[in-house]
Amino acid sequence: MRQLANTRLRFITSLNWFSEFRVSGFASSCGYLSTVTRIATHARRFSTEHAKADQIPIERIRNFSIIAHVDHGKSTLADRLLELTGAVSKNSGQAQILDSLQVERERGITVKAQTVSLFYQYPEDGQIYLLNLIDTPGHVDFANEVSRSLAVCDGVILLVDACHGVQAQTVANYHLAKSQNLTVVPVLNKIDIKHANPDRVCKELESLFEIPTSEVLKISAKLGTGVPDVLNRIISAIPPPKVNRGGLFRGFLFDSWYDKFRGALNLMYINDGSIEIGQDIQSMNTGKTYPVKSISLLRPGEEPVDKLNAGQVGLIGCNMRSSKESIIGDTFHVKGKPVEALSRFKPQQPMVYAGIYPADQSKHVALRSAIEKLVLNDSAVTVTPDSSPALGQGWRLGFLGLLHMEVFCQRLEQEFSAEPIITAPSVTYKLKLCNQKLIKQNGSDTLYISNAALFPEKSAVEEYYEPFVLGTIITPSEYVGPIISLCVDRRGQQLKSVNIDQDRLLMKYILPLNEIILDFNDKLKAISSGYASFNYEDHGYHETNVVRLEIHLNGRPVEEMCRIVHSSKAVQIAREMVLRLKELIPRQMIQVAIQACVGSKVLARETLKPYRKDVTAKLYGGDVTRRMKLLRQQAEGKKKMRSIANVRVPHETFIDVLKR
Ligand SMILES: Nc1nc2c(ncn2[C@@H]2O[C@H](COP(=O)(O)OP(=O)(O)OP(=O)(O)O)[C@@H](O)[C@H]2O)c(=O)[nH]1
Repeated sequence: MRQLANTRLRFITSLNWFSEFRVSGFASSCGYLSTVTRIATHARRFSTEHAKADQIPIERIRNFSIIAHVDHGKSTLADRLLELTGAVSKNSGQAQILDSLQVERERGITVKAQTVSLFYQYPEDGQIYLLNLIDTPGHVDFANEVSRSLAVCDGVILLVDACHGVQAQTVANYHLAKSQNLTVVPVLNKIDIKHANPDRVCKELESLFEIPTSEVLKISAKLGTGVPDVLNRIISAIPPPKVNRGGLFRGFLFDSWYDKFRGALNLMYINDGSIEIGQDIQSMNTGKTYPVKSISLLRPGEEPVDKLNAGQVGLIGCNMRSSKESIIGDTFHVKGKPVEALSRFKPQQPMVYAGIYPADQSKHVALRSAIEKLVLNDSAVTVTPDSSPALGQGWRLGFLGLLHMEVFCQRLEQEFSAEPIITAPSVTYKLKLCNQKLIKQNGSDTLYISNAALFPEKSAVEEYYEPFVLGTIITPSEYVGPIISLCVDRRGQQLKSVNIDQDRLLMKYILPLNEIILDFNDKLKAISSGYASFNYEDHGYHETNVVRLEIHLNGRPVEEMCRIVHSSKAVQIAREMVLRLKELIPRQMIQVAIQACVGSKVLARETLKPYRKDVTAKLYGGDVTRRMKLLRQQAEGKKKMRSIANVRVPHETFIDVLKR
């Protein structure tokens, strides 16, 4: 280590580039880290001007991502890489710099992949390398961000927490990277923690992924220990991009966001040729042409450059006014010089759907514009118009999971000051129809439906199918019993259970998506004291037996509250729903009968008692028949009122009742 540090020191001194030399108190606590500070100080001097990014040959470019399970330290490692290469100052005082969204800072998670271009002088050959780093989210709900990022990478850093070891998302991400033929650099993080067990985790990596222990780097992203070795390994192990600088310009759009002055800004990977300010580029998806007004590298703030060459990643501003024109996965070429479209990325299909409505219909246009702009930055969300008698005009949005939905809604509120009402999420069912009229209307005998209100009658359907997922659970063996019970309760079917070391197990389950979207992960964490991890992937449609559970208030069906449920759970859910509604609906002047029905059969019923005026209060004495007469008159009046009055149901009730 000391030798490596000395080599670096010699090299830097010979360049005579570090006149300023500061050692922070933090860094001076470790002699090795002071070297790191010197490298950072020196590297800060590489502005884009010095480095002349477009003159860096392809062999000296590396495009890579950091992938890991939630909280294994991706963003912290990214911070250290940014500091070491001088992209940010060591004393910036900000942690997880690339987690710039308010929602990311509040929740402490990454939800959006962020790109940054770094310049690094490789000690082995003294040359300056351009490293394009993409920090990705860890949670399964943002897997679309990971696959979008991997589309422009040639390698990944697989980061594993040395205390918690391999987790479900580590397994999923490793296989995703391998399926795209990316080079994997295995790195163990958090070795500074007392109970870290790097040897055990190395064995796990060997038994699960056949990664030799000798290849695994051990670091502490928090303290910076071992991080320079990561930079050097990126250069030595990950291959340069396979691109063609001599060809016609071909750019791959892999991220975009909206700027109110410049319109949609497009983050592009230059696959072939080059692009300069002033040229006209054309979208292969829309056919529209745009003049290139600005080009910047992200470091992580925008740094303007005049040109981008194949292998580079940069932000292109081209007066794209409508956010709808910026389509993730689109290929751009120079106007009049068409090329073959790139198919580097297949967007993920949404797993759960929910209705979004403006709290006040006068805000409909503002909410629509906010959704359009946010979808530009979160391409995994799908939007279709929808309407509801109680909630008015709105949209049905598709998300990759519940956390994805929550984050999207939080971003709507924080970034666009919108206050939408969100209905409870549901999955998409597949129905095989047998009613000729419906088949004709639908144009096929297969109907995909996510809105319970539109679910056809039982007599019109021959077979029902629901989406299933293949779930991977990694847990310490002491929690296996409760986890199996949870999976059985959620209609899960075990496929496999293997020991990954002495005291940890990997289990594979096939589970109905409907049973896991709401609270499966929370329950799993609760019963395993936070130690079990869960990840899932699509497992297609399986035949099922579902029914439409309707809620009736005083005999009238309430469309917004109906749900599609598995027939084995209909009675239990019916009971829970009516009890919850009894608590949620405020008492009214009339009695309210709350019923949960499947077809004409009432599965559960509760009665909400009315407010009762004491009509006998004014009686002083008098005989009992007079008292009875007044009560009878009151009962008559209430009966009449019940048949004409509407039951008032607050907006929140529609959502609260559907939560478990
Ligand atoms: N002790 C110690 N803590 C670390 C280290 N690296 C990261 N952490 C801490 O681990 C927590 C999670 O770190 P992040 O960098 O946000 O993890 P992440 O993988 O980016 O998280 P997501 O983006 O939500 O998946 C933070 O509290 C960090 O301070 C390390 O090397 N040592």
